[in-house]
Amino acid sequence: MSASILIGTRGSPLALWQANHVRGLLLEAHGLEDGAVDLSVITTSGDRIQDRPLADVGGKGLFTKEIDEALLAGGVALAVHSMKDLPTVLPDGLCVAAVLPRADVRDAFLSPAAASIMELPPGAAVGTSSLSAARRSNACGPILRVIDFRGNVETRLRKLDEGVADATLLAMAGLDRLGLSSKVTSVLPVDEMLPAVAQGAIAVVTREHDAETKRLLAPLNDPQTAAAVTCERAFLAELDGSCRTPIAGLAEIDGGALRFRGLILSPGGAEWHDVEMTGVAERAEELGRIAGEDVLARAGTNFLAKLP
Ligand SMILES: NCc1[nH]cc(CCC(=O)O)c1CC(=O)O
Repeated sequence: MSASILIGTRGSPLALWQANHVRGLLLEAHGLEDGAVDLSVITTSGDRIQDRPLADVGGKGLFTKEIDEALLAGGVALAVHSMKDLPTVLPDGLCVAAVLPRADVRDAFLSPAAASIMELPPGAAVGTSSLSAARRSNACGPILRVIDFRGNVETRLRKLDEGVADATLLAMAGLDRLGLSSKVTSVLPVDEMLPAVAQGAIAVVTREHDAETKRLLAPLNDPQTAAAVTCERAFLAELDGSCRTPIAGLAEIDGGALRFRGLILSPGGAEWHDVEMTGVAERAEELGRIAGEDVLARAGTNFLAKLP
């Protein structure tokens, strides 16, 4: 019997759901037996560092570091990540081999105190681990107090129950996957809150030269989602893309047509620049880059430099 194919994943319930989902898709696509694909749970630096705001300790790459190392060392054949959490540039030797069909891209508002962001009293505390989400919400609500809210989806829901914050914002995709959508107070339409880049998309990463794993993953790739997130990530990369930057972007594809909307906010949410572009899906990356350049030209390089 040959050794099973190993999927590297973080140990959070959402990460495990996503890795198991990919495991099931692989078994099904290739008619494999149950034991042919297994999970290898890997603790990352991001999981270990719990006491400081993430932006202070190095950002997105911290949640992939040890998994990237396991991939490069050949300890696992593939890794499954929320694409939203993936840095725009992967370490040398790694590539995204498949992007799964996108789930709900919207954010959800959860609060025992108000029915919507607009109804929160001024000064209400919104708990979020992502500066980006909190600042974007300023565009459509009162000036809110943002408190750092680390931990996985369940931890954040518990903190909300304990009254640590008056409200929180979470991606619908994660809540749906975890069977927690009944906790949602209201769903925010994308024109009220543009989602984070690549929200709702799951990426499967492998070694660039691992032709066999790439062949196994090919049927899992959804070309439309891949084109959409390519556009969004090109926009993010143009604007720096660190997790400190309040940036949102959404590409929607209809047939061969692509519509992209992007947004960048100043830390207080007082200054913002948005962009909308349409084009063809084949030129997704170029469109995202041009949209990024356009916003940058209007915002000025000072704008990014002023960010915390
Ligand atoms: N940063 C954590 C994270 N990464 C991906 C998701 C949700 C799933 C997705 O967007 O695909 C979440 C939780 C959240 O933001 O609510």
